[in-house]
Amino acid sequence: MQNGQILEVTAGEGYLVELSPGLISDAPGLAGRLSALLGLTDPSVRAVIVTDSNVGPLYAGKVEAALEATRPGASAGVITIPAGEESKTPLELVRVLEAMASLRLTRKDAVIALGGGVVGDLAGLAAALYMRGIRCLQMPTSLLAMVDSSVGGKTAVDLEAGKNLMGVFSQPVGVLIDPEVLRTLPAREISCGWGEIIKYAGLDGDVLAAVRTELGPCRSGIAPLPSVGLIARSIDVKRRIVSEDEKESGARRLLNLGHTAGHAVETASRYALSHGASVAIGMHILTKALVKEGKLPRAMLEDLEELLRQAGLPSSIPPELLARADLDFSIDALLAVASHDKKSAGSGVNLVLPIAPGRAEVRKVSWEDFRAMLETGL
Ligand SMILES: NC(=O)c1ccc[n+]([C@@H]2O[C@H](COP(=O)([O-])OP(=O)(O)OC[C@H]3O[C@@H](n4cnc5c(N)ncnc54)[C@H](O)[C@@H]3O)[C@@H](O)[C@H]2O)c1
Ligand SMILES: O=C(O)C(=O)C[C@@H](O)[C@H](O)[C@H](O)COP(=O)(O)O
Ligand SMILES: [Zn+2]
Repeated sequence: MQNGQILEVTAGEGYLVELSPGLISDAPGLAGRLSALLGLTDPSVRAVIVTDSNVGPLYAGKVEAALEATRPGASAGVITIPAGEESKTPLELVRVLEAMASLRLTRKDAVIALGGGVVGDLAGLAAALYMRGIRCLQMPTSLLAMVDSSVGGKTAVDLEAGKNLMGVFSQPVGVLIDPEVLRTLPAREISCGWGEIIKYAGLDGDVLAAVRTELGPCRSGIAPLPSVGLIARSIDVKRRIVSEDEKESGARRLLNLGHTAGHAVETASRYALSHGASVAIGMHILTKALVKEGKLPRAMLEDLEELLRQAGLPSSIPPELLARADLDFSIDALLAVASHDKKSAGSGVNLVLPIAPGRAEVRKVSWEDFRAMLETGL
């Protein structure tokens, strides 16, 4: 792997994203980084690791050892949630908060979110709420969390009505990324990460070119790991956008490309569809609808379908899910979920629409027009 990179986010108080292969295995190096980022030379400061049942056994011990190497007692312990989107709930959030209180964390202490996007979103929210806010350091371990969720300060859990409906903007104190941990990430989850990378390709021509280069040779539909350079490029797109518009009143809405329809199918699937796969389907619905309306060239749809296939991602809701009697993917059901979209605005929704390869823009679309897009795009 290539050498490390450091990117600066200027949202909130500002922080750095460090992308460095081997960062977690380099015990003294990690101890130094944690000490500097969390102020562990102060003997009254501790950090708790929040992780999940898959990532914890693999990596929490290394992070905890690094904390203890900075100063015995610097680790407040490890809180483990069950792996999966099913844990991104208010109930699990309260369990984590109760565990933090049992560990007698104080306002000087910090949370280390070690895991995928579920851990990052939930632990980030727990840190923002505990005692009205303590610091959070993001250590993403899934590809999706590295390129997207660990950066930008969106924290949340899901409600019955939909995704991320309970949350706050709260920027981390830093993001430490070791791409070497992707070696233990299951293939399905590598594909999910590509879902958000292909989203960035829809926003940035340079990322699109790099995605084509890296996915191009892939004939099997089993996604390769992206290069460290492409991970950094993806983070750079996100970093630039959230630095310009931290609270999503303008440009940040672009990061929702594919998400309005994507969140609807994800919620309707009761999370049988992963977030990355749902974003892929959401992008495909929009592009297909725009092509059928004659607003985009057919080549853009074919290009997207090829990239999704190479990344091992679906273009549409898989037949086995459509066949399930307990799931409702009707247009009415999808619209009911989409009505909770955070970009919904009275008579319509601010939809992110692809307009050319590597370019998208936000346009207000009436609910009637969005219904028609779902009908033609699904
Ligand atoms: N806050 C944001 O800006 C933002 C952005 C994008 C997505 N999200 C959220 O992120 C979540 C999806 O994140 P995700 O795809 O990482 O899902 P996830 O957190 O469920 O992780 C996917 C799976 O990979 C496992 N895993 C993670 N790292 C591993 C590793 N190195 N080795 C082995 N297994 C590992 C996890 O245990 C889990 O089973 C969704 O809830 C989505 O809404 C948030
Ligand atoms: O950071 C953002 O802004 C994003 O929209 C990134 C998305 O990939 C991510 O899924 C986010 O959680 C969606 O946010 P939401 O506000 O639509 O819930
Ligand atoms: Zn997303």
